[in-house]
Amino acid sequence: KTVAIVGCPFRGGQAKLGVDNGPIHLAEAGIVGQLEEIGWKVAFDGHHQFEDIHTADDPPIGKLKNPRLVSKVAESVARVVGGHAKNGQLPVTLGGDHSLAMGTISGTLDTYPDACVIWIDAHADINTVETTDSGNIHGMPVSFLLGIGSKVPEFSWVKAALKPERLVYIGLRDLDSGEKRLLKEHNIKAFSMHEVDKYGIGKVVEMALDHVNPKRDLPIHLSFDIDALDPSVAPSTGTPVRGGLTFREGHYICEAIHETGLLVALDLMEVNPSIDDAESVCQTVAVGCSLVRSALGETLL
Ligand SMILES: N/C(=N\O)NCCC[NH3+]
Ligand SMILES: [Mn+2]
Ligand SMILES: [Mn+2]
Ligand SMILES: [Mn+2]
Repeated sequence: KTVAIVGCPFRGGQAKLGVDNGPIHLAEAGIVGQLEEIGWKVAFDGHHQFEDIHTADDPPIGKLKNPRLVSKVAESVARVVGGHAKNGQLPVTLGGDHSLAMGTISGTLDTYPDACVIWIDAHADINTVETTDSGNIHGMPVSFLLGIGSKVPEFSWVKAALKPERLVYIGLRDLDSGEKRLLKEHNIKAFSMHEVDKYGIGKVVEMALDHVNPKRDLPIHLSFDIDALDPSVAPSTGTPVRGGLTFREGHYICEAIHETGLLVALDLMEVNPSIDDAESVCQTVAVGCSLVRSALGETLL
């Protein structure tokens, strides 16, 4: 089977410079060769060039920042990821900020309408137009995918194709109050770091799969925000939050999902190589590549 690497140099969903250079750093760390090493054919047609819409033409809509740019880029990512999935390839999207997941998951659901989404993140990224404080759209992709919150015409291309019962979170530890309310209101299953501590990662992954994929017969889209890991493990990211997943917990999730044989798409998001020193960047990029390898079948034995 072929992996299609989708490099998405994009930072419009948030304010920090640098996260758009995540893909190039992951590519230069050798992810393509590493995947070939473990037996994959790898298609990498270069990093997608997203022409920048000048801010002058993209004033905020309410609080939403860079709305037209974010929407346009996510829509093109949906086409790219959907195209690879339709061709029977496994798209691996390298971000770039997590607003891109509006596109990647839309693309996956276009080909695999019954896919479930496993969202690994310190954050829920489920803010609506009403609940967002910052207007940074990387904190909102899940609300668009679920079709909750008031509609924004510029995002009308996003089909509300994700059902709440097909979504599960692991790693949460930094939610806005509005997000906590929305998770409850929509009965969305979430395993925070409290549950990871309480049950251990093995049981948490099993419970997460039991919830969204009880018969282990549904395709899986794994959307991994590198900030789910503890900042000591992955420091170069825009919104680090203490008390995250260990190196092994992060890898266990990826290994266990590979073991299901159901993975159809992967996102590795929010690696920001501008954040701080070279050693932190090198460590974070290496962890990112390692997680991708684990999700695609690299085993310890
Ligand atoms: N990294 C982020 N999401 O995953 N930042 C946005 C969260 C703020 N509520
Ligand atoms: Mn491509
Ligand atoms: Mn995120
Ligand atoms: Mn996050």
